[in-house]
Amino acid sequence: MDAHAARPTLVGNDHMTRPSREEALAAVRTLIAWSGDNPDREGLLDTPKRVVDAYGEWFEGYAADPAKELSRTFEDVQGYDDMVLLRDIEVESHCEHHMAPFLGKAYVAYLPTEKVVGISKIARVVEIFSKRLQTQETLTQEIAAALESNLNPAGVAVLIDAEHQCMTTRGVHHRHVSTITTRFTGAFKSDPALVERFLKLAKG
Ligand SMILES: Nc1nc2c(ncn2[C@@H]2O[C@H](COP(=O)(O)OP(=O)(O)OP(=O)(O)O)[C@@H](O)[C@H]2O)c(=O)[nH]1
Ligand SMILES: [Zn+2]
Repeated sequence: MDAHAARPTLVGNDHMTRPSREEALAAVRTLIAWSGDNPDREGLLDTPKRVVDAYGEWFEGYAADPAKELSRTFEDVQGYDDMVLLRDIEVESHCEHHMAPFLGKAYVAYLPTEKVVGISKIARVVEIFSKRLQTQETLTQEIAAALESNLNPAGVAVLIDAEHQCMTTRGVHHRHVSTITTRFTGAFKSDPALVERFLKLAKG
């Protein structure tokens, strides 16, 4: 993905244009100095460049369109209409409160009606939304909504199980706390047995 290239204005603020790379480099220098170190010492000279490049990767999801990933579907699946479930999809995201990483796994299922989507596209959708500033709740909801609106399924189930570094490396310093969020739509919402099957298959 060419990070941000397709997005001249910023998400949620159509009037604010994206700062230049030079401005981003200067901001990292300021943070280094604010942390108490000297941005001009040799070991830190290339750090602003590395940090800005890293931000380009961590937040490349702003430049990508989940609907586009889900636009290619296949109809010739012999009427298959049972659950399609992907489990253990890596989640690498950043919380919007501290910009600290949260890491975990996503479990995503849907009940196809007339068409299925390439399974890698579901992992791509998780990746696109993850590579934005997020809360785990919003991330869960956005993945479910993208599948719901693009695949017209009979139901969608999304579970994310993640550990937030803003809780483990700072603040309350509670290690190994996992946060679980779920979102069920359609048949998953009305049929507890289906949710039970999803959870059983997801956790193996
Ligand atoms: N609901 C939710 N909360 C989150 C997520 N990521 C981080 N947080 C929480 O966001 C909250 C921000 O609380 P504040 O009191 O504004 O910030 P803070 O003083 O840094 O809070 P502490 O983390 O408790 O030190 C904290 O409770 C975090 O644990 C998330 O994905 N979802
Ligand atoms: Zn946080």
